[in-house]
Amino acid sequence: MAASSALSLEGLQGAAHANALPTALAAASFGVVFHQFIRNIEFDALMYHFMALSIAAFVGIAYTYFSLGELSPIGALGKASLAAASFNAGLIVSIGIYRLFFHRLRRFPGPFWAKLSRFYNARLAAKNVQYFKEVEKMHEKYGDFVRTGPRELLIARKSAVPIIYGPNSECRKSTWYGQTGNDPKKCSIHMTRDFNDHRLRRRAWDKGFSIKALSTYEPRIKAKADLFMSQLSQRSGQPMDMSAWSMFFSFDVMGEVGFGKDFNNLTSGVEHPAIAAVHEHMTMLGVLSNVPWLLNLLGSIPGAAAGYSGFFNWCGSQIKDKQKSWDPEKYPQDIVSWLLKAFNEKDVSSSPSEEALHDDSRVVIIAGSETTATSLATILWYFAKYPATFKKLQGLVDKAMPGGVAEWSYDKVKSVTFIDDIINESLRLKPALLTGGYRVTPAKGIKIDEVYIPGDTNVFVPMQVIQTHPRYYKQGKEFIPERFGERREEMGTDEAPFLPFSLGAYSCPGKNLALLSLRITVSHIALLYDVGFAPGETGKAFDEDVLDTFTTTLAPLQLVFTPRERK
Ligand code: HEM
Repeated sequence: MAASSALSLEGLQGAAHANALPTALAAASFGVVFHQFIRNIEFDALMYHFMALSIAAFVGIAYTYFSLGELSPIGALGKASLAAASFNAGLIVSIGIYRLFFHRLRRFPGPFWAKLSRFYNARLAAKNVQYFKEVEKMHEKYGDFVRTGPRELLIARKSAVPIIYGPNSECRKSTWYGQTGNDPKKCSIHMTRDFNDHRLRRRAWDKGFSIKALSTYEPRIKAKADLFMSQLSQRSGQPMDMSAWSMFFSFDVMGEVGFGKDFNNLTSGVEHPAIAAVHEHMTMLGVLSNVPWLLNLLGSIPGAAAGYSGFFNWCGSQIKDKQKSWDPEKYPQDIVSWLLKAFNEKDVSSSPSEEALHDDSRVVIIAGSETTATSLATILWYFAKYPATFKKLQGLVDKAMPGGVAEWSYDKVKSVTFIDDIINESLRLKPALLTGGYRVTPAKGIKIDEVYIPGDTNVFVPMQVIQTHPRYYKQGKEFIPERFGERREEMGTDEAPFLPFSLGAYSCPGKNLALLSLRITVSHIALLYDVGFAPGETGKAFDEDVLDTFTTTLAPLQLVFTPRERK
């Protein structure tokens, strides 16, 4: 029976009366034909509709068998199940054969199962939620170009960085960014895949991070740092979980400069319930984001994202409060006010809908606080682990501000370039995004050194791997902040790949805000405290148990802060 006739009335009538074998063969052939038909379509975006259609088709076929044939309801269901199973078998076998033997990436080495399905990567990620380590293992085993998915390549070459991420790159955001939905009118800037839509929206965002805007944020972040220091002082000599406290600090900073509001996390010293809800689901995200269409599918099922609803509602209420309290006549004082201004004025750079505006507000909090918190906690971990480096920093801040914190000014902090060397070295070794962003190559493909990468291939340069690679960094796994300072030339730092904030059109707009926050806090801590591991804390768990949840989820880190004795 021809595959096409299987769907016609006569075909179904015939199938209802026929033996199982012709039905199975016809459905399997239809599965193969269907695969050929969808092979060049980005099917990820259609998965939800496909699933819904599959269920409807199954019910329809079973009903038709029952009404046209001489089958009992159970017999009709059985035969429809046979047809469905055969269709899926034909589809899956066709996909498998194509991916293994005919796909444009077939010549690239990689794990056998990764070539067949991204569920393999989800399984790797599910082991310990440390996908970045799995990526490193794949690179060590298969080389610089590894097929990590049916249409995905890992590329561990420095020359790939400007071509994939640089300002002139023709690569765009990949299907990874379709995981929360495929409607560009409803998603955040981070998930906006259309290049022009993204470029326009970035204008509103970039205004919130301009030099003028940052100068208004500086004293407000300093006030948060002062509050943070007073909490350290109240608990001096006692163990404090700095993974948690770094988050309280950066969450409050995002409240202040993101929304112009006090989120009161530093005062309460307890994780905000909205953030706690997000953290609880980070592990699931770390695993499922390896199969973006599945995450998208699950998110489309009513109630499936209920775990996040607390956070979503809370962010929604923050935006609504802001819309009420906001004065359009006043020069915007925070990031969300810039977004609201564009939205109210119906500017081309505006979030395209109320939903997109809400999604953007969530990005302000997650992208802004998680990353900075992770980076701050990591720096403090390095201080406890390398006391000599911390002593050196204390000597330098003392020299810049001999009268201590009373003489603190941001200009003086900027003169202590060793602070930036430490921040850079921490972000090199333990970047806030361990694996990094995924891009898709343009139709004509790209060339990385001697290797041609076909068009429409998802590609990524694993961030931690490339930033610690012995080929590019001398003593690449060691903490040597001076490689960004006085030893820059000797260590060849300028030639080495470094992209903790990514590069080009999709790079982090919050980079300067993050650096501002980190410089302010680090300088205060160095001026005021000695830092060490709490009794019983070795720092091993913090080092080894980190979770790759796109942004990083940290293990607890118990540190003790003791006020410095000034001579
Ligand atoms: C140390 C701190 C930070 C690091 C290491 C960092 C890193 C990054 C990286 C690597 C990306 C690119 C992600 C991708 O390719 O998918 C990114 C994007 C982004 N970051 Fe940051 N970030 C930090 C702080 C911040 C802050 C404070 C904000 C403020 C709200 C922020 C807002 C964003 C936004 C909105 C995007 C999406 C940009 C776009 O798609 O155009 N980040 N960040």
